[in-house]
Amino acid sequence: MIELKQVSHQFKIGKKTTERIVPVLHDISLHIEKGEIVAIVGRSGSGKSTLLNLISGYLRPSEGEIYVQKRAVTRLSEGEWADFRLQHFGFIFQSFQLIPSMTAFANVELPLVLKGVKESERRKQTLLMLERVGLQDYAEHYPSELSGGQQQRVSIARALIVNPPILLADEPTGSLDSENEHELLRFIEQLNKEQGITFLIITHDDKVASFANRTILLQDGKIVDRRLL
Ligand SMILES: Nc1ncnc2c1ncn2[C@@H]1O[C@H](COP(=O)(O)OP(=O)(O)OP(=O)(O)O)[C@@H](O)[C@H]1O
Repeated sequence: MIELKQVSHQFKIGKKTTERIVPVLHDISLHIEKGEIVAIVGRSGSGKSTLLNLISGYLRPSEGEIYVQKRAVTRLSEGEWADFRLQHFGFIFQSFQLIPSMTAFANVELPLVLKGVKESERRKQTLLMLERVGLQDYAEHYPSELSGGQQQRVSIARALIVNPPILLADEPTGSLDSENEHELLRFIEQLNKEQGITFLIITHDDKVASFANRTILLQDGKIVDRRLL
């Protein structure tokens, strides 16, 4: 489903005369199968977010090839990436990244607007999705009028509305209390079992890491451990 072949990445910082190269990821080879829940762990600065940004095309690797569902995505243009991303990936973040001036309904509907789905169909799908995450009574609430757990469910509904086969999550439980965390993990498990959605989750949280099928430990930009838990 996702394959990285000898991927390395470095950032260039500073202007031409003072340019400095910051190597971040080194020779990463990795294979993630359909239906896996994989946790990426490692210290701050070890390259976890960079890895996720490479897989989702927000960054291009300095070296190596990345394949998503057998497509050599490293060769996609910016425009092709935008379509490809919308079809293949959903995103969940620690800070939810909802648009504060838009209701729960409008936040969840947004990817369908970007996809050009017509209004009556959008309405139907958005209401169904809000129901699936148990928020049908909160459609007209703004993010500031929802609890952290509810906001995270809106962000999951927004991620799922275009039926992506892969969900990428960056510290999804980071802002949740233990009850909401437990609920989120159960929901992830359900989506994984019932719909075969593949999850790639960056986490500092041992509970999330032990919940995953597999943990990839990054240290100084290298994979040092691949544990099957
Ligand atoms: N755009 C950038 N330009 C220059 N350096 C960057 C850039 N983005 C990240 N880095 C550097 O790359 C390294 C890895 O960063 P990254 O965000 O991938 O780590 P991380 O493991 O996700 O950390 P955290 O757990 O703190 O989020 C860090 O040293 C960081 O300073």
